[in-house]
Amino acid sequence: MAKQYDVLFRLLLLGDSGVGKTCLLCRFTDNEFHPSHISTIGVDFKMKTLVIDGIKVRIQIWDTAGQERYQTITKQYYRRAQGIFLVYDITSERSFQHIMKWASDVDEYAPQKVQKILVGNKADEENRRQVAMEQGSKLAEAYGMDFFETSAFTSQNITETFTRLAERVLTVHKKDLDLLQTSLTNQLDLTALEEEEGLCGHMTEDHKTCWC
Ligand SMILES: Nc1nc2c(ncn2[C@@H]2O[C@H](COP(=O)(O)OP(=O)(O)OP(=O)(O)O)[C@@H](O)[C@H]2O)c(=O)[nH]1
Repeated sequence: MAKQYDVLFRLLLLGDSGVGKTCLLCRFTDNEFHPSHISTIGVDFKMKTLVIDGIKVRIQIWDTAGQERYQTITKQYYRRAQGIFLVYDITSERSFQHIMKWASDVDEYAPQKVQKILVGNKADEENRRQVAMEQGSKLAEAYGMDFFETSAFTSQNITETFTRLAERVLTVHKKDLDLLQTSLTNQLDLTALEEEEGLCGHMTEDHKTCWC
């Protein structure tokens, strides 16, 4: 049977509650948008396969709860991430200010090689904008990250953002691709469950995983 993918990456969505992390993920994996805000409890994940430079890259994207009370749980996921989306809401200055706090948590808990990308979501809400695009670019530059403004509502820059982070991770790990493939598969220990495209999981507050 043909190999379903060449390499498996784990990416993590971080940012304040309500910035649109779940919506970004749903738009990317299922091309759907949900207008209501149902706060994520703990963590959820979804899978998608991309082909980059002829390499089948399967990405497992973990959506974390932005609420403070889940931070102890979500921090446990940082160390196994190869890429991290730091998401703010362009209509919320506060969520932008908090990016520095999220970035410092990443420095503390994620691997040194982790690739980061800054995402200013809700770009469709121009009339409610509180954070100028230039502020986002400057912050990203200061941290050496790529930067995109996105809209889960209109799909603006969604594919571009997810693909860019996957490309950055692939570039960094290209040398040890074979090693990475083996170690990640073992590390995740989810291979039997990962055969189905679109598989998703949900980590409950008591750390049990429910599969759907
Ligand atoms: N206009 C607009 N609204 C959005 C966009 N993305 C998300 N929203 C809305 O923002 C609210 C919060 O979105 P979620 O995706 O649930 O936010 P979250 O970051 O996952 O929140 P937590 O799970 O609590 O951390 C919802 O009402 C969404 O419909 C966007 O791009 N544009």
